[in-house]
Amino acid sequence: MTGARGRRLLDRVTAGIPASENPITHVAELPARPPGHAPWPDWAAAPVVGALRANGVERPWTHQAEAAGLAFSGRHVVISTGTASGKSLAYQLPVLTEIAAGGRVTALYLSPTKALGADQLRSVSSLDIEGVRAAAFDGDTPMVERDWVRAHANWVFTNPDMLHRGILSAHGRWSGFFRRLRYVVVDECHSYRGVFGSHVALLLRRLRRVAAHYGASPVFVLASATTAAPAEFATRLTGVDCAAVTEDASPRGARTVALWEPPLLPELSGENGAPVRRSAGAETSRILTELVVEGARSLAFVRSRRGAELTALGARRLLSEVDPALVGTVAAYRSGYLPEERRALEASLLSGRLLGVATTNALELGVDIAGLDAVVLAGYPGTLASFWQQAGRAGRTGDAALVVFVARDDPLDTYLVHHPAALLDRPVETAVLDPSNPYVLAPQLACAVAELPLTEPELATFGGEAAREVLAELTAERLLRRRSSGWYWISRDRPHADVGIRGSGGDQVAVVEADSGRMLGTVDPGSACFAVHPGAVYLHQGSSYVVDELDLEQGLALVHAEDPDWNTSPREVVDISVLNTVERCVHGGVSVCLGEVAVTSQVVGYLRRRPSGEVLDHTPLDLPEQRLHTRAVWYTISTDLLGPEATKPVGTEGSGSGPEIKEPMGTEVENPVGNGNSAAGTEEVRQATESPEATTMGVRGRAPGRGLGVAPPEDTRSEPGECRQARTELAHSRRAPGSAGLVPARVPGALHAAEHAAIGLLPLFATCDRWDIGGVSTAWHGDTGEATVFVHDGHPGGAGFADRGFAAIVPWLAATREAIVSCECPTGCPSCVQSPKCGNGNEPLDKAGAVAVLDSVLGALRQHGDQCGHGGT
Ligand SMILES: Nc1ncnc2c1ncn2[C@@H]1O[C@H](COP(=O)(O)OP(=O)(O)OP(=O)(O)O)[C@@H](O)[C@H]1O
Repeated sequence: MTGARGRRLLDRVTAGIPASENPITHVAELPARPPGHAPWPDWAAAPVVGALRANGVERPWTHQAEAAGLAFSGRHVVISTGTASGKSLAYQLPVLTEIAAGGRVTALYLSPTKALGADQLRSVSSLDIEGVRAAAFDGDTPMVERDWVRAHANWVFTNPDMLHRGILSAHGRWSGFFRRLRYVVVDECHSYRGVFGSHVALLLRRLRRVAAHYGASPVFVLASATTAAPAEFATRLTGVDCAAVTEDASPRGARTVALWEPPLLPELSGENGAPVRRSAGAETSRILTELVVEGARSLAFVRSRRGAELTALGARRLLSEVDPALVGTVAAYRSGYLPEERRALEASLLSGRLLGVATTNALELGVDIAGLDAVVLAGYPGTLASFWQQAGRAGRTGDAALVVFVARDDPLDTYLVHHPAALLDRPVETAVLDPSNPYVLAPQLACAVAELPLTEPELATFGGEAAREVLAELTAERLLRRRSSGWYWISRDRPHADVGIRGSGGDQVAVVEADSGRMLGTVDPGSACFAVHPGAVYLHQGSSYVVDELDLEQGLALVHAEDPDWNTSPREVVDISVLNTVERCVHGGVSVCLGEVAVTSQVVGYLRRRPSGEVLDHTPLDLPEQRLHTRAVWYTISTDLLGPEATKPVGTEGSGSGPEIKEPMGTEVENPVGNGNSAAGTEEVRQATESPEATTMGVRGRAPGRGLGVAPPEDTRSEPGECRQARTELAHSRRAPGSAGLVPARVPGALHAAEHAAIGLLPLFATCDRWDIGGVSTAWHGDTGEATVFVHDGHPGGAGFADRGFAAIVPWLAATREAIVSCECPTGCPSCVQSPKCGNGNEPLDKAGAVAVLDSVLGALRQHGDQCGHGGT
């Protein structure tokens, strides 16, 4: 199999773009792989084999047979192979075999998204094996059906949220099910990372405990996208020792992978006059249009819910000009739609009535959509595992296919399209989770004790001494009572309803049309102030609404239908204070620290912008502050290193007034099960400021030897094309060796720019999303007494992201510097140092200064040995 079709499609989407304006920065050809088969295992039940055969599975692939065999023999196992490599069969075969053989056994299937659960249930039900009573038990299951599921289903399909709130909390009603529980399937387990992953890890421990109470000891079968160290990860997630099957023997069509950087638009200028690139969403609309015209079944993955809506809308508009008959073949898909809308879209996709779908990651996981000719990724999805998972939707039938990665206006994306090896040749990262986070452990232990009294020997399951401390606190709060036999729940209220396991904390905010009372969707409480603040433009199914009122206490946002010719982008200010320095490494004039911080943030207003990018006005908002106790990594730089003329700026913090310069944390990540609407982020703002149909492809001029022209560390000022302003100012400063040579006035802008870019690049090292973290920079911080750049976890207690940043400080800051230098804009733009949500309006920002600061910091880190200390503030 050759990649000829992938190439042809790429030629098609780039047709008409002059070679000198080529947006493609790199093309890779991924070769085809032949299948490796194994015979059906002896133990597999004949009706199951017959049904699978009838469904087109003539023989298992070797990895399927191996994983299924381990599970059937009672070994906990994780199968970690590529997209569409038939991971489902690895657990279907043992589960269905045991049920079909007449054993009175039950199985529980857990998926991170309802869409995936529905798809897997359909797949099992379609096999129609006698004795198998498979049923969903999730938020969409009607009340009248729930009793039946509890009493009769022997394979229950659910998600962690429902397991937490609806099953474990009422385990007595499930006693028959638990007594016979033989298998627990954890699908797409790599998605359980960060705070959510930590919650799920403890949830699975609670599940094992409840099962043991009823005398069951289920076998865990986990399915994962390709990840590093899957056995270790699965073991950490479940708390039981797991074997791993990783050799993928499924056939794979050849794929052409193209990296695409949208051009700068000379005719437009953005915030503070910065150059503007065509948005990844607008570019994706164009590419999707070309693919649909070619008859190629295509998926476009867009980071935000709103971005998915706008991308589909853009493609439909373009198609209406080219071939109106095709308009109806393009749609958007995301969670947050009502269940019946989602089911209808899934069915259209499966039937092929839809050709092009712009989706959030709601369609990333598992949904078995075969025969895709192309996948377009509008922006890096945050992890390599997700990148390959999404890219793997292309070519799954064995045909050659096209994958296009379109960079967003973001430093990480800029870095990746210019460093293809970081995207295409790196091993997939291991998911980070920390079940000992006290903010996760406390609510989880409360639930565990409320489910069943906790005994001393069970402490080890929940982290030993860390659990003992948390239990002591819960006891002091009079929620628990300590007796000689263990800990008992004494409060009359059960804790489950108040425990949000997705890190969002609290209940979803309902978005309701005031006139009709119709519920349009829901918004994550953490992003409500961003997404549905008063005056915000809110999109649903392509229709536009404006928010009239946000009532956080009631969990209600009232909107009315309106399609204004502007969009809104919220702004937030952040304050940070150091509570405890856990680690401190001194490298000459640079200290790198890890510790606990208190972060206070507040959405203070929003910008209204016209589609041209013109800013209409800034409207102040009076929304409550949000407080966060979390972990941060920070570095300080001595005055000497910043520049001989740089002194402590008296009374200057950040930009000089009010709260410090920061990158606020938001939660734009799609909440896969929840119905939250993501916050308006870069993509949404950029898409709103450029109507896709107004753009033309390929207007970029790629100058040879592109880049800011800020020289590499060895020689900061001799490179041709260097930023002139920077050169002039640097030339005037008396610069000590290794110092950034910045005059004091430039320090806040340089730190601010370095902070924005560092936040953009941390996801490359910490398996997090840009929106999972925030930052603050200041020319002088009261707690450190020096110029400081903070990057903090966005979740209470932290999810391990700051810790990863601390551990990877040199490669992280080196990549940050590279990303800034790779961007060809002269003085800073969203692709390098501007932040989409900067509450200080992206001012001041000094791109050349950021490179100078990073050079100094990296120079110090490399030159001086570590001197690390622990504890103390
Ligand atoms: N041994 C096999 N021979 C032929 N086709 C198979 C085989 N095993 C699975 N398939 C088919 O491959 C497709 C993908 O299978 P499945 O959805 O289980 O993969 P997956 O690895 O779980 O996918 P994802 O990466 O989306 O989670 C399905 O249509 C399935 O019927």
